[in-house]
Amino acid sequence: MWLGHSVKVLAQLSRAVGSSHTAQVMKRSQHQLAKVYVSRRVPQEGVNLLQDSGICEVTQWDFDETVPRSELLKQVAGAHGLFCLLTEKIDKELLDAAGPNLKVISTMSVGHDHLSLDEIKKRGIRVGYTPDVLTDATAELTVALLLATSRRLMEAVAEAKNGGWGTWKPLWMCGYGLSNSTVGIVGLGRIGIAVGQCLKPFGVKKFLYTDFEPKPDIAAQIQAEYVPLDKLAEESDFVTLHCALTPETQGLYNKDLFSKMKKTAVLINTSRGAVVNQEDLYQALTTGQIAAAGMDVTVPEPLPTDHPLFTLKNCVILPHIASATIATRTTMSVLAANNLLSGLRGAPMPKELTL
Ligand SMILES: O=C(O)[C@H](O)CO
Repeated sequence: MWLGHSVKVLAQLSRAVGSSHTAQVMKRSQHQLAKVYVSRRVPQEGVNLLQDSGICEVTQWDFDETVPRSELLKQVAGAHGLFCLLTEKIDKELLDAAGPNLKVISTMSVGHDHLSLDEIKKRGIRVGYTPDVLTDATAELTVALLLATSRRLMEAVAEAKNGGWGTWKPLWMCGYGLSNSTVGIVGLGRIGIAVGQCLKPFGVKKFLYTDFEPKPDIAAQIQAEYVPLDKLAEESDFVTLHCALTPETQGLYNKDLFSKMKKTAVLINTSRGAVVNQEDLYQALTTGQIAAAGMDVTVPEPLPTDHPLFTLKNCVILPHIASATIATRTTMSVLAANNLLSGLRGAPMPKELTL
């Protein structure tokens, strides 16, 4: 039944052969184009590249909603390439369903916690991803969320609309500003440093950061000091999370750390929901252990509308939109397509994950 909804496109076999790897692919292609499955409706520019490549036959789940797992398992069978999103769990079950043809997985995301990398590596499958191109959009949204949370913008808008706006009151709607503050960055990678650079002009007094190891060259850009996570929690007015989700970072931000934070502190998470223990976060926000939190990512996603965190005025929750600018999502789609095509051709990918 689902197949009826899919878009199936046979690309033209028309391109010149460029390398010996390409020759191999093209040799196969003369008989059979590489089968590629695209697991969602994505900016068309990326799909066009695949369709116009001349080396693959594209089948797409051309809908905004997630492809049902059973349909995904059916559609990947025999595929040579898979273009997927962070919502698709690429695990043993899926890889087994895909079978030995699968040579390239290209995820339209920088995060890759949805990919079982051990299983993928075992099968010799190459993986493309989309770092860098979403750094600015994500940093920008992090700053927007931080300001919305610390300056209580959601509450203020609601009050203005619902009649709560009486006379000008000196003690009303006061929040916390960045000027003279200490900002703690957990994970000083591409996005962490970009957030630091965006925040610097707000008059931040001091940047602290923590990571697996000191990164003096990157840290120098914002004069950030390397500290253990506990110290960062204790001293920061704002903590912003930018680490990848791994077994080591799962639940990293928990009641132990909340208990160390300033009562006036604001926590921001635009990385992955599971880095924060949400039950502990709820406790911290309701007992006044911390002042507020802004989350662009949660567990699960979407967060059910009756989730207790939605009842809190001091918690701003966004639906995982950090990279959501038209230009960024278009670039991500194009990069993911180019990664996939390079993988199919046996050529170096523009952005390949080292397994
Ligand atoms: O991992 C990613 O790419 C983000 O979470 C969404 O753009």
